Amino acid sequence: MKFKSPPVNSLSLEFLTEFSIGLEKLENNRACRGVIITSAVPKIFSSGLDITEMCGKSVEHYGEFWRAVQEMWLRLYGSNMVTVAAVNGSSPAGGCLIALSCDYRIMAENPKFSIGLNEAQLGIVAPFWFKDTFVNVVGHRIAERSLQLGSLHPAPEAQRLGLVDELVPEEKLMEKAAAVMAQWLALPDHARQLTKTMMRKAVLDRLVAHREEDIKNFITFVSKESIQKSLRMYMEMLKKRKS
Ligand SMILES: CCCCCCCCCC/C=C/CC(=O)SCCNC(=O)CCNC(=O)[C@H](O)C(C)(C)COP(=O)(O)OP(=O)(O)OC[C@H]1O[C@@H](n2cnc3c(N)ncnc32)[C@H](O)[C@@H]1OP(=O)(O)O
Repeated sequence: MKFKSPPVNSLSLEFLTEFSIGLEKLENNRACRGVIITSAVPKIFSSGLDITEMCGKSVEHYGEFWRAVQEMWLRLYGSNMVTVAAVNGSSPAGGCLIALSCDYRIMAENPKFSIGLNEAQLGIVAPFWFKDTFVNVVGHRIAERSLQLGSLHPAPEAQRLGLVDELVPEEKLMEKAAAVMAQWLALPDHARQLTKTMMRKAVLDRLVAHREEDIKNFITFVSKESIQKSLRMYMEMLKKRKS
């Protein structure tokens, strides 16, 4: 799957819905045993959740948007397929969550590309299931420090922390992703799938059990004037940085 929503592959409601439907179709296709996720937008894997979806909208819209974010994660993290992220650009916040939800992460070895859960820098808080996914990849200590600081890690540092599994030159990224996919697909599906479920079930079940509460929390949080102000200021900063 190639993300192609310029300029930055931000995860809008439309993008998330299309992504989830795409994953569902592949999941139901018995001929498809694995998926490599990458980007067709130069230098950007995904800029994370579309901030405009969280600014100045109705309570109903926030609810619909958050349900779509949850749905995407439940499908990807809970997928029976082998999932490989070929991270060919920067990947903050929700973009990082997509990579973290895959079975294996390969990143282009460009120190200008960064990845991490930077929510704290926006004055917002990564929800518990973002945190759980992060902890399951890098461990508690690294996740705690990185989350509190809202760190975006340049590619070499991300590899040192275990946030990505390996770095390769950008031109070799897809070749490497295909080789990793072949290695994982060489195992019998049922054994690999049951093992994956065993490793991920508790974290998935936690969101399923608290899904409606999580939506309510998101709506309450994002509707606060202080949070709206932080998000507006962050968007202004992005625009100013450009000019
Ligand atoms: C205890 C209570 C718990 C309650 C639970 C509440 C939980 C709330 C949590 C919500 C979770 C949010 C997770 C997220 O994903 S938030 C999004 C975080 N993303 C970012 O911080 C990335 C911001 N973007 C960048 O850093 C850069 O854009 C880039 C990705 C590095 C690319 O840089 P580049 O220079 O190439 O491009 P520009 O910066 O010029 O951007 C081009 C245009 O795109 C707009 N843009 C960028 N990112 C976003 C975005 N995420 N959403 C919307 N729009 C975005 C940017 O403004 C430019 O627009 P313009 O052309 O109109 O100026």
